[in-house]
Amino acid sequence: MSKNKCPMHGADDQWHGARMDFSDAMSYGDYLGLNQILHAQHPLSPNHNEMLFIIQHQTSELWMKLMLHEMRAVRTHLQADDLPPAFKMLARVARIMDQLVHAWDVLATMTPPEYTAIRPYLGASSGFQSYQYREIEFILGNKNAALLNVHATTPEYPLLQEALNTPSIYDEAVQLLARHGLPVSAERLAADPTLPTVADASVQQAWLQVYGDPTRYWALYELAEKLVDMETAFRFWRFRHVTTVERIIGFKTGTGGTAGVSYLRKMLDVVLFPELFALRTEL
Ligand code: HEM
Ligand SMILES: N[C@@H](CC(=O)c1ccccc1NC=O)C(=O)O
Repeated sequence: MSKNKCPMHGADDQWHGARMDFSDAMSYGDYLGLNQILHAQHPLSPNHNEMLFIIQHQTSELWMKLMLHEMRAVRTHLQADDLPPAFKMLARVARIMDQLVHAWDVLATMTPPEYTAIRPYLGASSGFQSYQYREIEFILGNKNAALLNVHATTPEYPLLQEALNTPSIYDEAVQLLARHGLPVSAERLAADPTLPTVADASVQQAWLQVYGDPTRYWALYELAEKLVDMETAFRFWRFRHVTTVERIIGFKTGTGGTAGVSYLRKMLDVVLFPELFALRTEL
């Protein structure tokens, strides 16, 4: 046996017959668009740590892209009363959020002096201007028309406006409750989709009925718990953001123009699916 013959299957080289020439076939990098992705890091400062800062945000935006892809499909499946695929997707969204929660551990290796060396190069840019993040908030029901102004001069504006005008995943879950014969008030069913979710007594009663008889309402019960999983994971993300920010910049004003940590702390009070949390006191 020549020294380059594979002992496993006798191929002529030691790489198990792997194709080496991709001049006329699609390769790994072609399929994944790696030329674009891996050439999209352009540090502005001479500081070593800026690469971490850029890649942390780029990977987060990629995961957000997948989350939105899943969340929009969840909404469509809920509208169609097609719950099993929605459950699968909601589980995936919660796991992606967990991934983003743990990603903060990487960024937390950046110390205040390291970030201070980069910060002047960021200008007025801020995560506050992340249109994918804003769409995630909107699709979860945390609507705020005023925040559209940040994007008024960008190509994403119409997309975000549509996201503001479209009922949230939770609005669709509430419609589903009604279609399953649970008594939801006409006011809630006709709620303005551009406004943030407001707790509604009839919705809480409907969910209470579901939690009171899981066997009868198993699919709705499972939906409720999947929504609670998703909101819990999202709260962890917010918490890790604000604690990491405090660790790195203390109480400095944000580059996006907000008060910084105090603004982010206020966001910890947002409850996306209010009745699903409130009902727990009643069980
Ligand atoms: C050194 C790291 C970071 C610092 C110091 C920081 C700081 C801040 C501050 C102060 C704000 C408030 C808006 C402002 O005035 O700028 C903010 C908002 C935001 N940041 Fe970060 N951030 C960091 C990392 C990240 C990362 C890794 C992400 C992930 C994509 C992110 C996403 C966001 C988003 C989406 C908002 C808007 C939040 C909202 O409106 O509720 N940030 N950040
Ligand atoms: N708001 C941050 C800046 C910041 O974190 C940032 C800047 C540009 C791109 C993404 C960012 N991340 C999240 O806010 C600050 O005040 O330092």
